[in-house]
Amino acid sequence: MITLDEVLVTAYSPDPAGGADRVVRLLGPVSLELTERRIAIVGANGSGKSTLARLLNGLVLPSSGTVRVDGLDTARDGAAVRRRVGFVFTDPDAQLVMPTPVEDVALSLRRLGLTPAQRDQAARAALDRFGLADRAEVPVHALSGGQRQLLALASVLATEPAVLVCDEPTTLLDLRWRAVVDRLLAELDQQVVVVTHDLDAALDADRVLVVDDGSVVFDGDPVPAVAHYRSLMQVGA
Ligand SMILES: Nc1ncnc2c1ncn2[C@@H]1O[C@H](COP(=O)(O)OP(=O)(O)OP(=O)(O)O)[C@@H](O)[C@H]1O
Repeated sequence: MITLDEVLVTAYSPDPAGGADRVVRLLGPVSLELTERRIAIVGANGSGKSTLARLLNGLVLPSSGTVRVDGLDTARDGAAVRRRVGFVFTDPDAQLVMPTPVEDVALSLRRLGLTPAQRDQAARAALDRFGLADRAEVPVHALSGGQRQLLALASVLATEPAVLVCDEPTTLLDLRWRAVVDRLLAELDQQVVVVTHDLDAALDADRVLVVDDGSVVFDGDPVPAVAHYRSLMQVGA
């Protein structure tokens, strides 16, 4: 289980008048117990969704308060937390590091104690699941944006994390692959926390957090949560 206890995230921001940097609040204070299997985070651009998502695996640390994953403090046990909580970035280029897809997935698998041949086989199976089997040896930079997004997801899922946090995992995907990824995420045994602008995907969650101006302003069932978000954005159903 992931718990946030009185978490506040601040950052230093330059003073336009040339004075000392100012401390700005990015998120919180927020306290949450994340127990549901499917949790969606929605909100306006710049509202603090990614900051909240990044807190969950220690990519962002609280300025005060604590985030715990199965009792592990993200500030003290970052490596152990990141083995439990996989994170998929919006921009796949933020996480793809190897020259080819099969090498990138194989790199993710290095901690699982497999032989090189087993690693290669598992990497190819993971690519196949995402329709990338015939792209295994194509240079990563030659893949389309959508293919790179699928590869980033394949690489993280191959490590079988207990929790998967995805920051807008389908933004670059066409309708067909969006549906495939939505279905795949829905079928995973793991807990999945997804930041999304796709309100249909949010409606399929068990719980939806609406973030606005650095605060969780609604936390509950998808239908009222999406209605709350729409009213914040002043758009109709
Ligand atoms: N390290 C930082 N230093 C200063 N400001 C930051 C930092 N990280 C994020 N911010 C600011 O905090 C706010 C929230 O950012 P965040 O990335 O969490 O928003 P978001 O809801 O995910 O937005 P989007 O939907 O556009 O991706 C933004 O105004 C952003 O510019």
